[in-house]
Amino acid sequence: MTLSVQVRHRLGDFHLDAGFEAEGGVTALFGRSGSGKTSLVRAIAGLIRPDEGRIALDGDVLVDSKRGVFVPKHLRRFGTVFQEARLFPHLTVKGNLTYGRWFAPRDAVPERFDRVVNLLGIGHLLERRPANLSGGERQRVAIGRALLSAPRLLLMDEPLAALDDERKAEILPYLERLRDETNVPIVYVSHAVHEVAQLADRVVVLRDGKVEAIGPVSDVLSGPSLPTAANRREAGSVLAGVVEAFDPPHRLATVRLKSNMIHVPNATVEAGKIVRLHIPARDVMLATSRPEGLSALNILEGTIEAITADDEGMITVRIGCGGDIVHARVTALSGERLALRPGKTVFAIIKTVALDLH
Ligand SMILES: Nc1ncnc2c1ncn2[C@@H]1O[C@H](COP(=O)(O)OP(=O)(O)OP(=O)(O)O)[C@@H](O)[C@H]1O
Repeated sequence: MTLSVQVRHRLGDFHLDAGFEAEGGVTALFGRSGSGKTSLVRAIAGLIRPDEGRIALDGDVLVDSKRGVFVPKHLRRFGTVFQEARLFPHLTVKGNLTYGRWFAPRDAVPERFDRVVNLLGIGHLLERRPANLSGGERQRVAIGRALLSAPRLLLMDEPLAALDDERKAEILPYLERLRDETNVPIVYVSHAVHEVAQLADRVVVLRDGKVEAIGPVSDVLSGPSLPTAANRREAGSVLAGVVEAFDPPHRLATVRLKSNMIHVPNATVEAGKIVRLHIPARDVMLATSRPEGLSALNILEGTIEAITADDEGMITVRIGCGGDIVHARVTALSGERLALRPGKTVFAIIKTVALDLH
């Protein structure tokens, strides 16, 4: 699946001039408020007819301003999920879910009803009406409705933004399952670093209507190209691994990365599971010799590959640890005192690891 987007469009004083290519998986559109994320999604959905541009999915051209092509939104077969679930209040959950099927073309293989219901954990809600659901449940039903319309692409515009942290944590695992268990590519708008770290395969950073950075999630979230100082404070490493062992009494998971083992506390998980680790760069300290007598469970030896300074007196140090990349964010002063430079051997002391385990 290849999604190719190039859009130029004027909205009042705002100029959107952005594009990207995505090969399946989850593409996150990331950027501060007003950077143009929603406008770009609306153009992909067919809710905006761009002044100029071309949008194609697997060679099927949906917009081509040069040739006067503009496929209307209902013929694009894209599912959409917005901040608010927008369910039909007079229909039950089941009624809302099956409504989506009306939009599926006859030749499309619809996601089977039971499979979608199980995937989203909404089987016990089928007879209820939207007014009797929590915000998180409503959003899961909205996602189910979009999936049952057999979409070729799922557009999700801040689907968790209206939920509190607890509800967000409840729904994120379902979004991960969606990513891992369906083949539907997803364009996902968010301005939360941890959400993007958990879900995205690649990230497009927008600033003032233009693409500021684009790349794999592990590169973009490492720091320097994130849009705001607050985002850069949350920057870190995203690493894929497999659970090698789980020690229930200590609630400690051991995760095998490319060439390192990482111990993750406070986890409940089975051995063999593929997981994603998120290591905030501010929670990584550096030492130039192997530290001893420390309580930290994870100390990785590596070589500095690059150092990037920002305007807050901090540096982001990229460390190659046998194929696993770890980022540390330390003060520029510490960098000078330790004489950090590319090629130097350092020990990364990891204070916290968040494990995306569900
Ligand atoms: N119909 C319109 N007319 C004029 N300006 C518009 C219109 N729609 C959007 N804009 C402007 O375009 C800019 C981008 O808006 P957009 O909603 O795409 O940003 P966003 O990145 O999704 O922001 P947020 O995170 O706050 O949702 C904003 O400055 C907005 O005010």
